[in-house]
Amino acid sequence: MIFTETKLKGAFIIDVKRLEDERGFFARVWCRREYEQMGLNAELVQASMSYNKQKGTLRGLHFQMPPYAETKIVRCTSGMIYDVIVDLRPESETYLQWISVELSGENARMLYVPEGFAHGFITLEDHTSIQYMAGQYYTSGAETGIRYDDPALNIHWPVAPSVISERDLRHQPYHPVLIQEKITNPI
Ligand SMILES: Cc1cn([C@H]2C[C@H](O)[C@@H](COP(=O)(O)OP(=O)(O)O[C@H]3O[C@@H](C)C(=O)[C@@H](O)[C@H]3O)O2)c(=O)[nH]c1=O
Repeated sequence: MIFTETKLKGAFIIDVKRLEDERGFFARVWCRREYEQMGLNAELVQASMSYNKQKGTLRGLHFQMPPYAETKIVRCTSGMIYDVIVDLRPESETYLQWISVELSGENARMLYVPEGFAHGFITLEDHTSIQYMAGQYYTSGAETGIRYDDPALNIHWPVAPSVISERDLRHQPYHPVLIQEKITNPI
């Protein structure tokens, strides 16, 4: 695998090495040893997927609060997404900055999201499937989110969202004090 650090320190784009032949190609998508050599969290405990019927489906921006903060590795297995992460680490030089990466079944690209980030995506095609690996168990009471259209973050979504959950619409814009209160009393 080829690891490229993004401008948000600790967040990596991971490309596969394709071993091509007449059938197509073979590629590794996870290796504990390579992750350890890169200094990344190799203690993954859950894998999940989501399937999205329509282009313009937006999920996010989500994260779990400490002590349940999670590393995520995101991969699109079919279709295409515009994947976004936001740096919520107050001590970081890129605090509150965001990046986007296009992940698709075609490019087989992955995004490694360290703890301390919010994550979301919008689908760019119908019938898009995502697979995640996570470094922490899903803990519903610790999961929270930020509005995808928070003016302070000013995320540029390339298509208008057409499908979004009620829960995601209820998220508030980012407010460090409110988040801190939740962290103090996570569940
Ligand atoms: C995320 C998750 C949800 N659920 C349940 C809760 C709910 O009944 C149903 C759907 O949950 P949600 O609406 O939160 O699903 P979704 O909006 O797809 O949530 C996901 O969004 C992306 C952006 C992420 O980064 C993921 O980590 C996750 O938060 O599945 C689990 O049982 N385990 C899980 O790990």
